[in-house]
Amino acid sequence: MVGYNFHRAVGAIGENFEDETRKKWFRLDHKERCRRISTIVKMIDTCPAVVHLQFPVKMDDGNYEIIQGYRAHHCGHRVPYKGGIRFSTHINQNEVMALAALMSYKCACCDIPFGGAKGGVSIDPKAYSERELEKITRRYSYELIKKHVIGPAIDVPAPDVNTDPRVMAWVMDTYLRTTGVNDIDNVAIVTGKPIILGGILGREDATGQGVAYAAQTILEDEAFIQQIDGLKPGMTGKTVIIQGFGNVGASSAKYFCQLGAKIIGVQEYNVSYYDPNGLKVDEMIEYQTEHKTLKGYQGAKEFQPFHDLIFENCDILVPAAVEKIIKKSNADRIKAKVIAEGANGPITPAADVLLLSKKILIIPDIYANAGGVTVSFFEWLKGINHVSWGRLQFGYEKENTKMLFESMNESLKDALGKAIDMQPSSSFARRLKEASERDIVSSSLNESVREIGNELIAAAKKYRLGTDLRTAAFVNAIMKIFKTIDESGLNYF
Ligand SMILES: NC(=O)C1=CN([C@@H]2O[C@H](COP(=O)(O)OP(=O)(O)OC[C@H]3O[C@@H](n4cnc5c(N)ncnc54)[C@H](O)[C@@H]3O)[C@@H](O)[C@H]2O)C=CC1
Ligand SMILES: O=C(O)CCC(=O)C(=O)O
Repeated sequence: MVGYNFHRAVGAIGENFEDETRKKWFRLDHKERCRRISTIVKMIDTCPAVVHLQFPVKMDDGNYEIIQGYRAHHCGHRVPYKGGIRFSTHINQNEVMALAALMSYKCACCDIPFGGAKGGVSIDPKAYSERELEKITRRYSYELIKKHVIGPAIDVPAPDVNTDPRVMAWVMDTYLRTTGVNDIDNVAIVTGKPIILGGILGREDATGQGVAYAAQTILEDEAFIQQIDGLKPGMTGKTVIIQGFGNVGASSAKYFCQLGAKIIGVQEYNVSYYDPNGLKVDEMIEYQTEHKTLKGYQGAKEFQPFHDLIFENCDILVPAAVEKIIKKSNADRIKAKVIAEGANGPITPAADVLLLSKKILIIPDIYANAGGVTVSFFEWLKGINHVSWGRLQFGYEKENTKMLFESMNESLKDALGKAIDMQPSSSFARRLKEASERDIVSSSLNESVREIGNELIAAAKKYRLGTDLRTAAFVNAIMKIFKTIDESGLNYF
């Protein structure tokens, strides 16, 4: 799937590769330039490193199990590599290689200076006790650490399917207690860790927040949205169905609501809820947190058959569970006008072609769900800077603002001859008083999502891609990686 999308974008770029390099490589003739271009394209297309681990873990009942784990490094044009760790029985070598490639394109598309990685452990976490999960995570991490596969400057894992801040804390602690003992940047070995251990406020919600803001950015572009029949610009009043109510799905739901949309459906692996008047998202999140499942929630009607909810009428469908959910065999049943990909790879290439021909707008994963890695980048910077965002600025900014108001009051008194006591508005005063790292993270994330969204729309226009934002995102990503490799040179030794 990832290879197909890559080659489709390379085809769209076509002669632009030569146009980009003609000036720089004017001494090379056409043949030599083409040789260089095709070498760089091949370098991007390959996944040069993947490790497959097998290690024993003693379970609570005294038996040993041989656990399989993987970690893949895709494009090393920038380091460290970056990508999540998932726990899933579906994980295998090909899957982590594909997901690592997707991470390279995601980071490049969204101007995050990392290469792409992904890892996984082939287990169903529901089948293990907390103690067993900790032992598996620590052993997997230690194997990667001692082989120099992960590290703050090498490759920095984060949460993905079935992993969370608790798992990241175990990975970090394993490093801190072993080879990371002398590494002053040791907390930067993972992102998505608990706040008390150096995590960043806003990472847990970042992917979902990014999905909602990405959809808003695209929907606000009236000229672009005109291409989709029956879709009005803007987010207000849009109806949304979400598949998967985990980290990405639940926080997407929260932010779509904040932006004025209405969540009419939520589909989980064992139950679905539907209410055309809007579901109570906060209540559902509370229920899910308390019961570790949505099943049993009494605040809305169950939808039957539960796995068909994604085919219901809505403006925006958010697949936020696993890959290959929408495929050739079911794509023609989709009635949504827009699909915002919270999950990685939820649409197969054959389904993608079908949906494009039906003028269903797809906001692609490498843009839509990049909020997570964007804020992971902020967390990594916080780790290597050893200071939280705002700690060195907030006090200074507060004093500056106070002085600004005093200065304005003095000037007004001089000009008008009488004292006028100008004060910050109550919302401005509250913002100054309560400013936190979360505000900096949230504003920076929203700004980044807006900027990249506009870049994608511009690329779609430049390369005459119509509404095909996936190819536009891959084109942007490939061109950025291409230029980085070209500038770095091809002859390492
Ligand atoms: N966590 C993150 O920061 C990021 C995650 N992603 C992607 O988003 C997707 C979801 O990841 P997370 O939310 O982190 O995982 P998660 O494990 O927190 O949540 C996944 C949810 O989907 C549900 N689910 C699984 N199979 C399902 C099915 N067939 N139908 C309906 N629901 C199903 C699970 O029960 C669970 O509630 C994955 O594709 C992941 O790679 C992408 C970017 C960042
Ligand atoms: O936050 C990160 O570093 C990576 C998140 C991830 O695995 C993804 O975007 O698919």
